[in-house]
Amino acid sequence: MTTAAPRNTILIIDDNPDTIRLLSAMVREQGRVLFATSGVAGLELARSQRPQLILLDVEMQGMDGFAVNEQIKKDPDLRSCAVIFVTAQTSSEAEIACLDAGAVDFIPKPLNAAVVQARVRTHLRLQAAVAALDELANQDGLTGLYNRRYFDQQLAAEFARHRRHQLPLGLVLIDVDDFKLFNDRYGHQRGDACLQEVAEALNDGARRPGELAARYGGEEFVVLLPNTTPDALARYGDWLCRRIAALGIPHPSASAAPHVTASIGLCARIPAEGDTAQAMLHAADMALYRAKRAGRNRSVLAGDEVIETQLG
Ligand SMILES: Nc1nc2c(ncn2[C@@H]2O[C@H](COP(=O)(O)OP(=O)(O)OP(=O)(O)O)[C@@H](O)[C@H]2O)c(=O)[nH]1
Repeated sequence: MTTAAPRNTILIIDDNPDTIRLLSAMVREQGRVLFATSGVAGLELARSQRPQLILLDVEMQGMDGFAVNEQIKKDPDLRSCAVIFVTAQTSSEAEIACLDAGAVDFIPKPLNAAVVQARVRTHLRLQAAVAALDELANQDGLTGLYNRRYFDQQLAAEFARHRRHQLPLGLVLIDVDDFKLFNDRYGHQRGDACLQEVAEALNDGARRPGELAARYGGEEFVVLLPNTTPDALARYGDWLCRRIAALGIPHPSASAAPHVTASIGLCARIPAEGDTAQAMLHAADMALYRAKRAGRNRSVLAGDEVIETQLG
């Protein structure tokens, strides 16, 4: 999974160019500053740039700050952006309305540089802490891959996106062969180290944009490949099998080879009306079962009857 911390981005949305100039000068030391002079342009920029912090003017022509904030809160992709309202309305009612609308803070006008900088600094620090916690919550402790919870969320989102755009989604279930025998022979610690090596190989094999490798549980892993046809997925499964075998981790008691191998179940399809992510997972699981039954150390594509007939 990606761990590099991106530089902070601060988006200023204000219809007054003088205020934008003033605020930019105050916060430019604290990150990359972007600005928009209308709510609509600000939302577009927020969607493409995903800023950590949005300094949002309340009183704007057209779409006002509250309306922009409502759109931000509704958009799952923008939910993690923190909004600070900037307003000349400094009554306690106005302040409460801003916080009730989901803003993390409130900066009064006229602007005071030290106050603006302190608030921005505090919220960037909080945002970084929340992002780090999020990453931990999504990570598998042993291997550093994404965990099942995160994978399930991503599968649901990608499944819906592929159904909307009628694109083929590729799903790969990987199970280390005879892993109980590996633990029995070498002990649990070497077993853990083996899972870490396999995980690293999987992570290396899922680095293109949108690709995702996760630990599904125990010695079972999963990879999600966007926009992948059944043919391409079959090639990928074959390559992955060879890649894991090529790690050359000794496993003399294994049934398929004297080193660690994996069986792989594959499913690629364009999600149809009424189809579900669970049904795709089930199909990949059935294919994995067939790969095990056919002798392990191989990949099987769901729905590929030819392979089953040849190897069954
Ligand atoms: N070392 C280690 N072992 C684990 C971990 N999670 C699960 N296992 C072990 O993985 C083994 C899985 O065993 P089985 O489900 O019988 O599967 P298998 O021996 O790989 O056999 P096949 O799947 O049929 O090839 C069990 O012995 C678990 O204890 C882990 O985090 N670390």
